[in-house]
Amino acid sequence: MSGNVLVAGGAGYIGAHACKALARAGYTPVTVDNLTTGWAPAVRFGPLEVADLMDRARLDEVFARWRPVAVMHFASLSQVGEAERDPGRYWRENINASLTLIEAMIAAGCANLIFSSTCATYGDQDGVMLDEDTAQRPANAYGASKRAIEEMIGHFAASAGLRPVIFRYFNVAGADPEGETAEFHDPETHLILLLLDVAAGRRPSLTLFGTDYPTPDGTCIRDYLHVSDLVEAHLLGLERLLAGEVSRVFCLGSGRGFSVREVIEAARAVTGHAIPVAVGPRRPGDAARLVCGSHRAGRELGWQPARSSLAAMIEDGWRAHRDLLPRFWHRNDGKESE
Ligand SMILES: O=c1ccn([C@@H]2O[C@H](COP(=O)(O)OP(=O)(O)O[C@H]3O[C@H](CO)[C@H](O)[C@H](O)[C@H]3O)[C@@H](O)[C@H]2O)c(=O)[nH]1
Repeated sequence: MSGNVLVAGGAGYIGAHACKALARAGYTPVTVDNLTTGWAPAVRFGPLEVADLMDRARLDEVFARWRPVAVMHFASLSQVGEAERDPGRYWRENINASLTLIEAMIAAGCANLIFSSTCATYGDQDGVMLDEDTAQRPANAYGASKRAIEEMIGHFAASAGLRPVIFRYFNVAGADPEGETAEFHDPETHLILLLLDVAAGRRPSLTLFGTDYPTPDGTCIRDYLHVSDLVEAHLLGLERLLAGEVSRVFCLGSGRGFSVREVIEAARAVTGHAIPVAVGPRRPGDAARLVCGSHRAGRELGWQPARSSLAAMIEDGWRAHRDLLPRFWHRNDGKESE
């Protein structure tokens, strides 16, 4: 396969992994990123256009320059806790950025969109396995903004010729097994990364957010999926769109749920570090249990997670955390540090 694929948010964690997979498959990934949460050194597999998705004139220039065959849209504010503190920002920025990007796509005649949605659009569903037909009842502003964008995409598909594939991600984790890119956020809020920070001596302990949930050990259950498996599904979705097949929503998860305590134990086993834990109150907006019960991506895309054991995700994350982060990630000017 060949052609330019515009990767909105290509300097972020998942976007950078997608760029590597696209380049390996023969596409040219063109990253569009405003570098507010993305990192220029992560853009290693194709060109970088520093642009804000809310800047329509800049987007028009980028589309005219690269004439992409498709867009993968990873760019988003995506922290549940931050969304609870500042919901207005999530509604304003996530929605405006997506709307401006979609309108620029339509104007440029680029119809193929792969959109990153989330299991946070489901909210708390009392223990059910979640699939594409489960009612979406988001419990926080992040999930609500993503659900609204899904709806917006539906309108553009119905009346403006947009051809979307929507992926609802569960908890993405791990890093490139070849160690070329990694997960990093500033500030860091993700469970596995925080555990690795403690193991690396960068933080004294982890605060466990709540032990009174209605789950077997009282801590929240999540479905963790390796980022390599996730981006593989995106390539299959892209092939589906380029082959002219109909638009679809797919849930992407491993189908297995792990409690926060189980993840802590797995991180202790992989890193060999005791990882001190302090129990704190619940984090507002957290659902008790989010686990994927869908087989649609397997049936229709031929996708199977291959690397999503908890140990493999933490091992790959740990290797990248130790080897790559200190070398790369504290610079945002496109140059590697020594
Ligand atoms: O310091 C911490 C951080 C997290 N947790 C717990 O660990 C679990 C996982 O938390 P993460 O922040 O790693 O992941 P979330 O499930 O909150 O969020 C992930 O899934 C969301 C959908 O629910 C969004 O897609 C989001 O971008 C993605 O990171 C949660 O129960 C959380 O309460 C802690 O106990 N302590």
